[in-house]
Amino acid sequence: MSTQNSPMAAVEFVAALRGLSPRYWGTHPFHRRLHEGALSEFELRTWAANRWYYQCMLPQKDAAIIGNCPVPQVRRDWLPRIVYHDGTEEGDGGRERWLRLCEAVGLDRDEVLDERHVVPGVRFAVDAYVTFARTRPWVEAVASGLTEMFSGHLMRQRVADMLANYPWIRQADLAYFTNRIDAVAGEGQATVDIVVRYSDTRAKQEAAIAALAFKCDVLWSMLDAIERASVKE
Ligand SMILES: O=C(O)c1cc(C(=O)O)c2c(n1)C(=O)C(=O)c1cc(C(=O)O)[nH]c1-2
Repeated sequence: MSTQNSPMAAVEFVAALRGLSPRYWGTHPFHRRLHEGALSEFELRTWAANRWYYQCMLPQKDAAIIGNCPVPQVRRDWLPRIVYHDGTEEGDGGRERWLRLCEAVGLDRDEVLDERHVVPGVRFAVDAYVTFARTRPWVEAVASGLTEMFSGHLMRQRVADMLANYPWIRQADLAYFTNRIDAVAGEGQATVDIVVRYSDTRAKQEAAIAALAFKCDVLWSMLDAIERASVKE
């Protein structure tokens, strides 16, 4: 007999996760302006230098998930994410591709690396995401990464829109996104499968949905802070 406390069927659970898409940062006014080509060069630089902090902290977030997870297969599957961002050697990986984008919008490497442009709101939001992964059950931390379900479409659109609207940005400068689109296509379903499999009670399913809502708020808050910081004067 089904009661309110019995687990949702997998399709219902996945639909509830996907149902959070309106809270995703794709519709944030700053992203809309980025895509429309309405950002000034200063705003673009503020965006790139601040998002650097997110890119930087992702490997530590993923390491926290591995550190908290007792399932060898999940740890094995999760490990490549760290290498994806950090690369196999200096000058390789997602970090490097993000730095290339920063340079394309007019930032020096040094001013990105020393985080001088990172504003408090972005630091707080990103740190909250890492702390979440360190302190919550590992399945919730994995679920919080499910914004990936929504990101493939957005990043594809971003590449097309940035090439069309910012003539000085070339295809090669956007390697971060073109590369990431392929990675997300592969990782997306695998992550959903892990969350469905290990959220095996109603309470865990609800916690996973709340984790994804939290992550949407992290991303949204980042853009709020970036938007605020890029208003000159
Ligand atoms: O450009 C984007 O819109 C976007 C969104 C997201 C996301 O939805 O969290 C990620 C990324 N990019 C990304 O590049 C990335 O490596 C990434 C890792 C994660 C995560 O939570 O582990 N999200 C995202």
